[in-house]
Amino acid sequence: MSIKVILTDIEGTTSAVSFVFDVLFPYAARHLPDFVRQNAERADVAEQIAAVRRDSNEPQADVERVVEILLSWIAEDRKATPLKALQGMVWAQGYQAGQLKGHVYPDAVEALKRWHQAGYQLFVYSSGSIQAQKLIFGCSEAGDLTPLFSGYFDTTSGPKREEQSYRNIQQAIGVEPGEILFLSDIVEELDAAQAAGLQTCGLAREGGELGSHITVDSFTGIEPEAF
Ligand SMILES: CSCCC(=O)C(=O)COP(=O)(O)O
Ligand SMILES: [Mg+2]
Repeated sequence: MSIKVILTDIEGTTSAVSFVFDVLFPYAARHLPDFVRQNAERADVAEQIAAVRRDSNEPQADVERVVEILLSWIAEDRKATPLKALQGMVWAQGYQAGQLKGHVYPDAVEALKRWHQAGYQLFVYSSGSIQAQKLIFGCSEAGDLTPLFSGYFDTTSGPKREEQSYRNIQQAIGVEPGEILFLSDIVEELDAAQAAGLQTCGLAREGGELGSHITVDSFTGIEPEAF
């Protein structure tokens, strides 16, 4: 069975972990408190505040307590869907103001363009919200890369370390599991994708192996036709 679709993670795969941890997360921690306070009545923000109250089992939490919970989730890198949705809204302001530019490794830019040109369908699966995914690729240092992608998946398809999430994504894309090549820097994500029948390739940018998965140190080493 040959590969038709390439599904890629972002942090540590197309983009530097340091960009997410040293630029995006601190930006969100700085701006999210006032953003939540000032927009608490806005429908999309209110929906996420309600989800924070639900997920934290604190139905009575006032806005200040919700902010406190969100900051603690940022500090522990919790992949909570409402946090990710709110981070995306805050980052949107940063990208629009020109304070943020998405980092995408040059080897990833080159390979994504080449694969798109060759007819592979490209999709993203990240814990970052779909809005955040479109921003990092749409406002990247290499320009607008969103025309390369056919679609985006986030934690609303399920957690990245669970097999069922990959089944959900495969069904949404509508090809056979073995026709999808999943790229990630996290072995538990690769294991979950493989258990769902996807092909896998690990990205270890500092070198090394990711379990028993074929592992490369840049996109230059990935040949979809070899899977
Ligand atoms: C979409 S950029 C922000 C990434 C993010 O918030 C995150 O948690 C990274 O998750 P990933 O699944 O890309 O490792
Ligand atoms: Mg990653």
